[in-house]
Amino acid sequence: MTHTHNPVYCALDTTDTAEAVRLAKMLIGHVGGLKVGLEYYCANGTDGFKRIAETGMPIFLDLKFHDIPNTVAGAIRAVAPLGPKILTIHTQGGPEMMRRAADTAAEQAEKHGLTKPWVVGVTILTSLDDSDLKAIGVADKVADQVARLAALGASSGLDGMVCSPLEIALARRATHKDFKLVVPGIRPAGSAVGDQKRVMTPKEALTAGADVLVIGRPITQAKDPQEAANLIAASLL
Ligand SMILES: O=C(O)c1cc(=O)[nH]c(=O)n1[C@@H]1O[C@H](COP(=O)(O)O)[C@@H](O)[C@H]1O
Repeated sequence: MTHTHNPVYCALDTTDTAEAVRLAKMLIGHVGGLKVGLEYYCANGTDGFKRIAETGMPIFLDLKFHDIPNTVAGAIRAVAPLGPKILTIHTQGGPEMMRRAADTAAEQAEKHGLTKPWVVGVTILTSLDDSDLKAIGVADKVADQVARLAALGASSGLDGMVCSPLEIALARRATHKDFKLVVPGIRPAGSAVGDQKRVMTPKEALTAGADVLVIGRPITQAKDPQEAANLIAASLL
């Protein structure tokens, strides 16, 4: 399976550059892309990003920007030249912030001769439940708030959103057929769930309508990460 058709992005959640580069090289051609998040990026910055990008794999830069529109636009200008395939922002930053983020990503891609990254929105983090929303003054249930923020993201120019496997159907209903659904909380049958609460297998999530499957530990902590990635890819056929 070539990586252009493999929907799996492996999350490299470590601060250790050598370990991330070792895993990234090992996974070339076995996953569709790699995810670099706050942990790796805060420790290693743009040079660390470039070390991973040298693999030639598409990269999901998951920094979940959440600030005023001008600052988020500035952050996107700063990372756009790195050429990530996917960028994340928080939908709770509101419509103007999302619009500026989408417009800035498009402008910068054109300026640098790069493919425009997908700007995808985080709605309600999977670590929050209804009682957490109540604590921050949101009376609605998680599902209603996810649907509201998803629709707002789609109407504010985002390319897609991050959602849990159990939110795929709801997210699709609230948006449109081309909205990219980037889905963590994926566990191959028989692998440890760890701290993820609501999980599906890769095949179930793909069938439900996920566009990208974000998978970390089931690959990175496997005895043989390459074999684990191959088994996941095979399970999707
Ligand atoms: O934005 C994310 O990628 C994300 C959002 C979310 O709500 N839940 C979630 O687990 N993630 C990320 O998805 C990855 C899942 O990793 P594993 O649980 O090891 O497969 C981690 O990098 C998480 O930070």
